[in-house]
Amino acid sequence: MSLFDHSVSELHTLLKKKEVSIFDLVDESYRRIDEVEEKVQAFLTLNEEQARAKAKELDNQLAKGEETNPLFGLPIGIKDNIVTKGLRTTCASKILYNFDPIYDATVMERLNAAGTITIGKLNMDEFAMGSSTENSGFQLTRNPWDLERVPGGSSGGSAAAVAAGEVPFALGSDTGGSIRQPAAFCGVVGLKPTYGRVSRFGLVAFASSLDQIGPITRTVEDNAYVLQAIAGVDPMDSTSANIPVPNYVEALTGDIKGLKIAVPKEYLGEGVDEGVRQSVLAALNVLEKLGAAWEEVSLPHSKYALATYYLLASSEASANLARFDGVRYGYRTDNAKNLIDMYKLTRSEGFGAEVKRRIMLGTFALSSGYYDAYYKKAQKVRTLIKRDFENVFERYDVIIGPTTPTPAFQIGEKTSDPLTMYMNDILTIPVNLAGVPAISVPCGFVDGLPVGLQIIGKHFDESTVYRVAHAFEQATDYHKQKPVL
Ligand SMILES: NC(=O)C[C@H](N)C(=O)O
Repeated sequence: MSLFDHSVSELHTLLKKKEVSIFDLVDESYRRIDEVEEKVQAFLTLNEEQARAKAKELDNQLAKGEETNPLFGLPIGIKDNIVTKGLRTTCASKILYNFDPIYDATVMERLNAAGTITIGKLNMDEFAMGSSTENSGFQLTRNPWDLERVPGGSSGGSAAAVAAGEVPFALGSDTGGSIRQPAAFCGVVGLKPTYGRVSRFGLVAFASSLDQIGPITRTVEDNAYVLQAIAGVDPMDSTSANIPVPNYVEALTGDIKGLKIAVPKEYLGEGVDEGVRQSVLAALNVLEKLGAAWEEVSLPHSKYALATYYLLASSEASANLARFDGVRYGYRTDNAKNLIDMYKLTRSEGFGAEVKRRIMLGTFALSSGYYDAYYKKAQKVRTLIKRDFENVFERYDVIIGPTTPTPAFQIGEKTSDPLTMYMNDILTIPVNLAGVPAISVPCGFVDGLPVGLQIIGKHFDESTVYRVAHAFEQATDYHKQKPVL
């Protein structure tokens, strides 16, 4: 048995009772990394020396009885697009291969204040663009459930590291499904909070109107503990909301009697694997037995979500990624003869194919003559998609469906066709466009591969999302299954 089979609250109790030390926990992380990392390859950078030194320091504080935060002394893995002071942050891009940030993201400051210990930085699709982590500029992360399959993306390293037991929990980011889709593929719990719930100061921007940071954990309760530590307004991020943060762990009452669930017919229709569909219907049955009731509804504009997302996200990306020019950060070409050449060659050599594709798509959508037809139109459709959700939430407490249309696919299966890769996020993208929170929790297996149940909530109602996810988790044991590595 691994120490990380224990939940956050159990680890906290073990630490308080001095049955384990913080040093033991950090040691457990690096021991497991030694054991399985060759197969999984989730980490881009390890922070071993600093982590061990910090563990000793925190053990001393613990001995004095100074700390009570439930995350105190617990190891964590961080997606490599969240800046960490003095610890290399690459976004899995060659253009940032040597970037050592001079400050911490707000989420890092908050986690450090809570007392977590950063074990290392986790692999991802370059600049979070992708659904398989195959777009990383550095390495291929494999799914711990089947090493021939992808872990999902873009937070594939985060989900794989948690599933493989290398860390008890991790942070990811989600622009169009990047926390929930890999969580589903790797059989772990991933939450995309409401847009504005968690500060993005220090998250390297991809699509600023969509990006959110969130926790990837083994259980719903652990997830609630991590969100508690990172949520809340931040003067450094003007899009963070000044809305009180409730106690998420207290919301896990186990009681969902009378809860009203909407199941969009668009989420169980064509293109959804039969095994996934059956797992979701079985999950609805479990929720019904717990006292909830579900009905079929329609989110009629869902079919436009993918096109809308790829116009808006790419437009925003084309502007955000303009800063990587060889002057201010990271890589600079050696082959330039003049300044313009330097910009062009740095970017051509530094960015991978998918990033270039999106920059070109976005630049096109924003260019004069096309702006109204593409960007402006997409903004209008986004409003319609958001309204679909608002209409349903007038009558229902949560919306439920699968997280992904299929379980994890084979490595290389979709790399030659970007459109089939994009289709993977068809069920997660509408949630980002609407800005609402959603979680993925394990709800079954198809041919030995995990399936994720997506529970979507009203704006800033993470508490209800967690309550439903937790009640489901307590009534099932999918989350207890672990991959054999
Ligand atoms: N970043 C995300 O949330 C994932 C999405 N697959 C994208 O490539 O844009």
